[in-house]
Amino acid sequence: MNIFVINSGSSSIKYQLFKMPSTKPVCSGLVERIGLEEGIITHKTFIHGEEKTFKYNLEVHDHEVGLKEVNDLLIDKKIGVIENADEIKAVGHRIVHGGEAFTEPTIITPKVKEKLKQTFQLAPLHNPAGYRGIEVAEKIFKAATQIAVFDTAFHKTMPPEAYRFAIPNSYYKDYNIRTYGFHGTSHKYVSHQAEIFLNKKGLKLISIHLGNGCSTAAINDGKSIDTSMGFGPLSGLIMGTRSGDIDATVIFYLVNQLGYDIDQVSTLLNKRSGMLGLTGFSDMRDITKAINEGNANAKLAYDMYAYRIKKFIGAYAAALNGLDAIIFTAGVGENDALVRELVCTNMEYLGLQIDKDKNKIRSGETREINKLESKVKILVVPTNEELEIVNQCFELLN
Ligand SMILES: Nc1ncnc2c1ncn2[C@@H]1O[C@H](COP(=O)(O)OP(=O)(O)O)[C@@H](O)[C@H]1O
Ligand SMILES: CC(=O)OP(=O)(O)O
Ligand SMILES: [Mg+2]
Repeated sequence: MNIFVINSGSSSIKYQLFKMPSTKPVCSGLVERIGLEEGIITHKTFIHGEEKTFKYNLEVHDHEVGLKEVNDLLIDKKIGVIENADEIKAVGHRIVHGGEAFTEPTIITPKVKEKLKQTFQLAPLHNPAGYRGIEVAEKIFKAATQIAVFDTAFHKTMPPEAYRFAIPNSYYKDYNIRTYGFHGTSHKYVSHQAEIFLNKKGLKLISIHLGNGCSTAAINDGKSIDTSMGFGPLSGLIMGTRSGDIDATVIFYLVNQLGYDIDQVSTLLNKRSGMLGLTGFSDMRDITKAINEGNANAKLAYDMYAYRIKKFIGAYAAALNGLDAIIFTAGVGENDALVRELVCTNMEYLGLQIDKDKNKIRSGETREINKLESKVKILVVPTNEELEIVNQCFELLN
């Protein structure tokens, strides 16, 4: 059964095509730097044990343009892996916000789509793009069952003391205003991989997902007990273009003193803040280059980025009452050795000792980058949200 998985991130689309039950993809790819001047599409095919990579540089204005390009590659006469789009029996969509309505993989119906529309405000960089992805996929893959897998789902195990806000109870009861948490598919996948790698269950883990969006989760024996993103994917860590935690007083000031309307505030905090606001760049590769050229703003931004992560490690070690391992994952977490080093330096009190040489080794495998004597393991685990999604879709269809 051909299942195609689409993972719309805020700056990228990742995709993989699986012939289930085989969990080895037939092809995979990444459309990155969506919305920036020059986008990149990297498309890989894996046929008869042979891996081929195709790279294209082009402006990808938005997710819809990206998805159409991907479809053209799938059915391309020369390099395509299927003959026509109807060979796809199901499409698994990563949908970031499921609200209180969705905590399980869900077959997409007109009713489900209506409910999804109500979440646009809560995840403005993601759910509108995810929704458009569904609509484009419905047009292209007409024979397929469309399935949504939600980022919020993994965090459904959080206890109320973690997910409630200290505002009057009626706001929770009447409007479901609470912490939901995101990147759940990734946190679930990498924490499970860590259990396999360490060959142990019942672990106390902190998963640190650093992509364009960033979040961290405290995971006790496979269950999320707290996470840094909240009602929407804006709070917590400093991100590519998002501020992360900020005192709400700033918002009152922007509105009352500086005359911002609420859409301008949203644009400022979601799209113009974070690393972009601090350095002029949202992509860590551009910022590392700026640091090497002596840019002081870029250096400070890195320090702030790492310091915020450190504070959450401290908080979650307390929440878990112990710590076996921390996990770095996603675009920045897997590739940026400097971030990992800054986060793990001067953390001996909590039992973290990074091995600077091991940290610098580049690899696509799960690996340990702590010193042998480190009480807490420091792992780099490549995430694979698409694989987690396809497994959940396949289970649902069977
Ligand atoms: N080699 C690298 N070194 C440092 N950062 C990288 C590297 N490759 C990717 N990144 C970072 O990863 C980010 C994308 O991560 P990803 O998890 O794909 O994001 P998302 O899913 O949120 O779109 C980029 O914005 C960039 O900052
Ligand atoms: C929830 C979120 O921020 O996702 P991403 O990192 O893929 O943008
Ligand atoms: Mg992502």
